[in-house]
Amino acid sequence: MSMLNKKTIEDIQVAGKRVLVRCDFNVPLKDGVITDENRLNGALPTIKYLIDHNARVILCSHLGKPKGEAKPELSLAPVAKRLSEMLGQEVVFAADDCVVGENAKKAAAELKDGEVMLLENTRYRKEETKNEENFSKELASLAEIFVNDAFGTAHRAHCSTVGAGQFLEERVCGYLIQKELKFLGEAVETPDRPFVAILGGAKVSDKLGVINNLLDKVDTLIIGGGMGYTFLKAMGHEIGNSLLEEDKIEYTKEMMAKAEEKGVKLLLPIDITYAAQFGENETPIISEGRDIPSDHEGLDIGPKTAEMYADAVKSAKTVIWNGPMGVFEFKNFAKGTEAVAKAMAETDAVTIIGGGDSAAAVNQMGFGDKMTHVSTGGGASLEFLEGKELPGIACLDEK
Ligand SMILES: Nc1ncnc2c1ncn2[C@@H]1O[C@H](COP(=O)(O)OP(=O)(O)OP(=O)(O)O)[C@@H](O)[C@H]1O
Ligand SMILES: O=C(O)[C@H](O)COP(=O)(O)O
Repeated sequence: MSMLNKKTIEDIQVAGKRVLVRCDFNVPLKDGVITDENRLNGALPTIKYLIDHNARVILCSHLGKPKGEAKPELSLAPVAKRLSEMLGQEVVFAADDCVVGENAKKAAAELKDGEVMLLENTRYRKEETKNEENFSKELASLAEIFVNDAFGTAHRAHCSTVGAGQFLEERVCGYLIQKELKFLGEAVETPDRPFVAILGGAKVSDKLGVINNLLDKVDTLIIGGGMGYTFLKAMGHEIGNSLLEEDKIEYTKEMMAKAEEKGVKLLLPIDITYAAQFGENETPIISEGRDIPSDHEGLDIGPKTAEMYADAVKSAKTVIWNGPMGVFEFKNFAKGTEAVAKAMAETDAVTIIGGGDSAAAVNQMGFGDKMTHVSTGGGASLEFLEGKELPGIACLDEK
């Protein structure tokens, strides 16, 4: 999907205008502290542009899944505080449980050129995720222009991502959405080759469309993580108690056939790090080949596989990665994920992390700034890699 035809903040006049900016501030919080700032950093260029161009900036976002209720632990207050520090100017927080209440209306009315405010969690309202008109109109009533810069939420057609814009004068995208589409889009559509994609994570069923779509584009497709065992089972291997999606065995066979037909190299684990059961302190055991004992569970790729995958990364010109190679949350089973992350950090190739858990893993390991691009979108980047249209982008004005 190309998006170069969509209007951006640079295509419109924003001075003196009230601009409703949808960001993705759905950040991980621990005891009220933001533990990964990738999404905040990603939002800054658009906010700064609007400040510098004298717009009156009204930010909004969801956080977690409060399911239509005001849940204090999912308040955006910590985001307002941290953003104020990052911007070096106050971000006024409108603490309304109904999101567009007296505080929000008053703050929006009082905003001066170059000032910024943030609304409360849009999912405090049950209408938000149903894209209901009444809440879209309430949001729209605060502003004149809609800017979507929430790449991570662009796969959701909600009031704050799609609905509100329909009641405003103009709908444009910000810099983060442009940047995400540039990196993800170029990687998929015009990659320097060899182009290698690495997929992992828990389930094949989450990535059916991605596997299928990427097989039309890549030179090598690497599979690891929990989803790998369904492929190994389909090949007739013993996978013990490892994650298995019985009803996806046929699909993995079709995908193996498709890879063969397209001349795509499909790499699957050649050894496995397994344990007696799922657990942080289990002793890791390494298999000889692709089979493990029937009463054990695979929790990571083995060292030979890690080396083979790292070599594939080293010989690539473009690498895109989504989903960990094992249960990376457990130290004993994080080696496969670390090996892939390290190989990607060390290569000169274009390296793209497709959000979600792999982005968290890469940032935790301190490799984030060694990658060409770490996407701020988990589900959104997956849907993009599936070749789907993202509603939060489709709804914006054409140039
Ligand atoms: N062999 C395995 N056995 C069990 N769980 C595994 C295995 N390998 C990976 N996982 C788990 O898969 C989870 C990540 O899977 P998921 O599909 O959510 O990845 P993702 O696509 O990167 O994340 P997101 O959905 O947030 O974008 C991790 O919590 C990891 O522990
Ligand atoms: O974290 C994400 O992937 C986005 O913010 C979307 O969140 P959601 O899956 O709760 O809609």
